[in-house]
Amino acid sequence: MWSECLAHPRHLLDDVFHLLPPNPPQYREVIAEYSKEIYVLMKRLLSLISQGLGLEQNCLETKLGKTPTFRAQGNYYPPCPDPELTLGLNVHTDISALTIVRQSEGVTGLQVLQNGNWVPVEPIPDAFVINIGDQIQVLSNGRFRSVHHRAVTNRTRKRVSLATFYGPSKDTIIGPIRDLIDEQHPPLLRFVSLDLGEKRQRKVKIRFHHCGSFEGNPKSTYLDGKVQVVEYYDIEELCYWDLLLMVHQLKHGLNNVKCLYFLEPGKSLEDGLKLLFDDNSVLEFSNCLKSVDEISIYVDHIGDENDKFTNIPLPKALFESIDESSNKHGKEITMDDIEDDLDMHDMNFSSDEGNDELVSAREQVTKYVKDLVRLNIDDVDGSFSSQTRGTKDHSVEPSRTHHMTDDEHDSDYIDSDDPGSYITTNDDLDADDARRVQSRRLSYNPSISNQGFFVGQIFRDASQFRTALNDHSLEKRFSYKYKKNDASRVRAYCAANGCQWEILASIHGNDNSFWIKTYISEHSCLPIIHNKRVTSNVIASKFKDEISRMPYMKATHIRALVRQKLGVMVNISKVRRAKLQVIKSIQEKYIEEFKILREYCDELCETNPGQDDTDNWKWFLELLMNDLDIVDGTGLTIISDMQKNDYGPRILAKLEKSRVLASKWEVDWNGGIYHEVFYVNTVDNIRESYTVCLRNSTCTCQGWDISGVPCPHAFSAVIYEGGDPKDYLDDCYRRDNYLKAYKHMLHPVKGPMFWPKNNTELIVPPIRKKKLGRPQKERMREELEGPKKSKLFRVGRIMKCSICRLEGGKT
Ligand SMILES: O=C(O)CCC(=O)C(=O)O
Ligand SMILES: [Fe+2]
Repeated sequence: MWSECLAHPRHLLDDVFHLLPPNPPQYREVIAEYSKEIYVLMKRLLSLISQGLGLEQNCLETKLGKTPTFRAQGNYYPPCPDPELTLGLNVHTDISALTIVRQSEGVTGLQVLQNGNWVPVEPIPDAFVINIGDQIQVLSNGRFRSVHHRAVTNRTRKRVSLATFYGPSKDTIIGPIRDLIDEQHPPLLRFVSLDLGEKRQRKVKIRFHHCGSFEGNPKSTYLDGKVQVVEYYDIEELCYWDLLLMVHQLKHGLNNVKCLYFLEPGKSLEDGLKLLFDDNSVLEFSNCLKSVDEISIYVDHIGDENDKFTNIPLPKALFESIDESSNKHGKEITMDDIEDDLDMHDMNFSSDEGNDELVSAREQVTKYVKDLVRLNIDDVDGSFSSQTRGTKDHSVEPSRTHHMTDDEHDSDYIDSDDPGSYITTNDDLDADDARRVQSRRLSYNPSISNQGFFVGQIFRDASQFRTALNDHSLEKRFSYKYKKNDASRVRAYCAANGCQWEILASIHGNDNSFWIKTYISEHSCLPIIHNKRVTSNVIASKFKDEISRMPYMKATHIRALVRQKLGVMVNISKVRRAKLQVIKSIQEKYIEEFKILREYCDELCETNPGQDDTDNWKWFLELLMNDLDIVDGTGLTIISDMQKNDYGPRILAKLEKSRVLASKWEVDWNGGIYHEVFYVNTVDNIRESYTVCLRNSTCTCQGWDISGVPCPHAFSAVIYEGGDPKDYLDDCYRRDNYLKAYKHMLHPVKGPMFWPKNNTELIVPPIRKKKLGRPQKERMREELEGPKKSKLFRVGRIMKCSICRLEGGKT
């Protein structure tokens, strides 16, 4: 579209005033003042429209909700060299309830659709254009229609318009107003909410009662407490951890917190207090918030040292265990943290002195990570995670990883973020509720990358764990060694001196499954750039797709890919071995696939019977022979009614191309079935020649053999013989054959397991001929060109001995 726009959503609210652009001077003030006035006008218009519809004067305003969406949008349409080719704004209706447009004077651009015609809306000085938007169309049950409009451009003049939109609150349900529905006016539109399922946007208030103490048994009052209200949007996603974080931010934090309770709405303390101690209880809590917008949580503090629960962990304990194991002490990772990490790496560059490549590689990685972090902190953990090793594994998913008790292990949970599927044991949970539950027992899923490890993670068996460990070490760029490595236990540690990273997984229960039992996730070493674990096998498996797609890719390219993706340097022979391995496996696959061609063919015939026309022809010819009293048919020719010109246009165009190119070729008949087709270049005195065999439809250029369309040489030979080149087109191009080929429906074929076994002659893939000697890399030089100058001549330069510095070369 030929326009630019600048929009301010909700600019009316004072708290966003400071977010408006400070320039041009007074812009903020003017736009804020303008918006306030327009808001008043909007309300007035809504009131007038309400009255016009025979409704209470505040009806529409009320229906649109308490916090209407209000948005100002400046449209700028620069002069357009060819207004015929584009529009300033495409045809649309406004999704708002009302739009007020102020147009710049002197240029017409806005057009409205009226009875199928585009009618220009001329700007009138000091007048606004009012558009009815979709919401009023719905509310008025179609009495008012939202207007279709567009903006056209002007060849020489620029145009500016300022549109202000008034829309419903996000949480409002919009539908035809009841008073406007009757027998003559059935509801024209469904009830819809702008919220469109974004339940999470609903704001709820959590009233925290803290610093007080419960009295009574059962608890009936909360004495000397303080109240702090927290507004929360993501109620569907709320988990126990979030609540702990909120409590952590209250005055005394989590220090002496024994436990949390919530009060069931509508109940008293005596009978409505419910313990909040895990995600399931939080689920119950947030279910209550479906019907109310506000709920109370009571913080129960520890009175004396003995006053502790024995059966549930203290919130503080959970919080600390998470804190300790997360490298940034439970804090969100910030750009500064990452920069610090990176700078620390920069400092260590001194050890790389003299290794320019390594230094530049490290610098590149550093820069890359910094850029990445700026864009999206999450990505850092992906391809260049080594710099921030361990940062994400723990800090964002603490509730999953660190406070799983044994009881929890016995129940399965669903986590919305996890693509793997987990079964909920609570059958009452509907899908939505299940989505929210945060804790989970996690089976390792090999198809998810960057999963990280955590205590309690389950692997199918030891071998899956070892593979995961290897992948993890490649991702995080460290090398590891085994302390124990057998069928029941695998203990590995970081190979770098002094680094404490360690993991232990062992067999659990009766099956072969492996569970992580101990995990120290922090590294104190630097990411490595040479990793022995990146073997040719690893390269082959990680880059199989790339190599299969581009088998001619050079080893150096693959090496660059390895460096880019795995961040390690490998030597070229390793890469060559990997490449060979992949190519060999592709060839083996070929052999296997060719082997089953016969079986595939049999299966095709079985699932698609009667599609071979031989039988039909046989039947027809037998009848014919009987009718004509022919004994064996010798000496008879059957002429079919094949239409010569019955070829598709694409094939005829190819033939035409051959005709054009055929003109330069001359033909000699050698007396047999061959024609020699030649061309003499008199300038260079070169004779180029091909042999065409019309009977076998071949030419030594191989073009005819491959395509079935006579090549220019064949074309010349046909003309020489007085024939029609069309007669030499392959039969497969004939329209009737084409139609025959697609006449039948192709029935689906069963899987290879069900194909009939066929042990007759094996079909083998075509042998790829390798040319003798080294592949020629250089162009053949013309006689007069002389030899190639391979070295720069140092003519005129006086050579000096490198030892004694005397002129005249080595002395
Ligand atoms: O530029 C105009 O006059 C039309 C603006 C408009 O329709 C819009 O912003 O939705
Ligand atoms: Fe519009």
